[in-house]
Amino acid sequence: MTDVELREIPEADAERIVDMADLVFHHRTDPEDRERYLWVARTAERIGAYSDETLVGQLAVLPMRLSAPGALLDCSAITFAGVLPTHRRRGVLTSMVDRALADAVTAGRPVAALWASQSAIYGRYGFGLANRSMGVEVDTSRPLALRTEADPRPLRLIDRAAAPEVLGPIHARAIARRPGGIARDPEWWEHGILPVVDDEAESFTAPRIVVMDGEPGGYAIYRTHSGDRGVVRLEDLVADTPQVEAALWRYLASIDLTNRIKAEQIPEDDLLPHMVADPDQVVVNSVSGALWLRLVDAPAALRARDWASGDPLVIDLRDARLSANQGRWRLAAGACDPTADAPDLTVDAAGLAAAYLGGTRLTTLARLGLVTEHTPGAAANLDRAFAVPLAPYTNDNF
Ligand SMILES: CC(=O)SCCNC(=O)CCNC(=O)[C@H](O)C(C)(C)COP(=O)(O)OP(=O)(O)OC[C@H]1O[C@@H](n2cnc3c(N)ncnc32)[C@H](O)[C@@H]1OP(=O)(O)O
Repeated sequence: MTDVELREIPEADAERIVDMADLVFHHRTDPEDRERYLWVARTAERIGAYSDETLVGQLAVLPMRLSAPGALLDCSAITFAGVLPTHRRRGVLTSMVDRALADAVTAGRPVAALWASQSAIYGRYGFGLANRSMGVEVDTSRPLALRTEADPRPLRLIDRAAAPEVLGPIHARAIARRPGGIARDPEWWEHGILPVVDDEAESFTAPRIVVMDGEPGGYAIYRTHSGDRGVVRLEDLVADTPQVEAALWRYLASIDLTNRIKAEQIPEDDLLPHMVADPDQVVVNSVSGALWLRLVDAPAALRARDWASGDPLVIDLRDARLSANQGRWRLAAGACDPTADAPDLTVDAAGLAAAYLGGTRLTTLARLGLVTEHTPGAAANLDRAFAVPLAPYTNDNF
């Protein structure tokens, strides 16, 4: 890293950031995605690694808010990480991640998060895989019978411009119920969730938005493709109740000239496989890693989060990168205080981050030897404290 210096990439170089992403990810961003990426590049905090005037590495951070059980946490959402093939494996990414984490500390953001292109990379920086999502395909060539009574109230289609106002409150309620969600302000709705898409240029239509108004309410965002056995591609489905959820699935399954619904990311504990009368109509194609989480200010994050049940305990937190987290902490509901008492459990930063939203059990990590119990039952005790009624889920790609 001796000849490489970190400094801010000027906003005027946003195009350069998207070009670098194309280079390292081996693709050419199409014009529509380019608009979205440029918005991200301009809006984000931009860390550049320069060799003289040549940009050899980059990493962008969007300030976002992440839902945790009972809390909405300021979060450094890391994206666009890339290093030129000429400069790889010399510690450039490491220096940029360290800078991003230091910036998060300065900004008072207790957590950082990212979607990994290669999952083997981020554990070393104290990130843990905090949730997973399911990919499903639903056969709708025959009627989709449901075991849940669908809410009979009417649905309506709305324009994308109305999304922040109409969908915003429904989404906000959903991420308050289920951890792992990203809070959506009008700008994120406009640029991140529903960027303008030209029907002509894509094989899929622009996103369609169907809503059930009121509280309880719900919505689905989907795109359709009429060629080759028409398909409905579901991008987002949020409902306050199982009945509203049933109404939305029934709607999606009955769109004319389509025979299947494809959803790449639904919650791991989604109701759909249990809701259908014939489970053969729903095939789970994948369960994949979603959000990687880093507790930047672990005590603040631990204090902020709900404590479901369980007894206070002392953890010995190992965090080589962020030394303020390192040490023994007495945890109880709403409390995380330094202590000299003997620990009940030793856990590293990545393990605690993986468990934090309730998506990974500490008992699982203990069985793997990744968590050490000094007091028998300590891992199960902390699992009880971190228990969540709904599995964590993130559907916002950044
Ligand atoms: C959040 C996101 O944006 S995810 C997108 C990440 N970007 C990409 O995948 C684009 C293509 N790849 C790249 O641009 C680069 O190779 C990067 C960014 C993945 C790595 O950058 P580098 O500067 O080479 O990483 P750096 O030298 O700091 O290495 C960090 C460590 O990760 C390891 N590492 C890097 N890439 C990988 C990989 N693909 N698989 C396993 N380990 C890896 C290195 O061996 C090193 O380990 P060490 O500290 O034990 O020696």
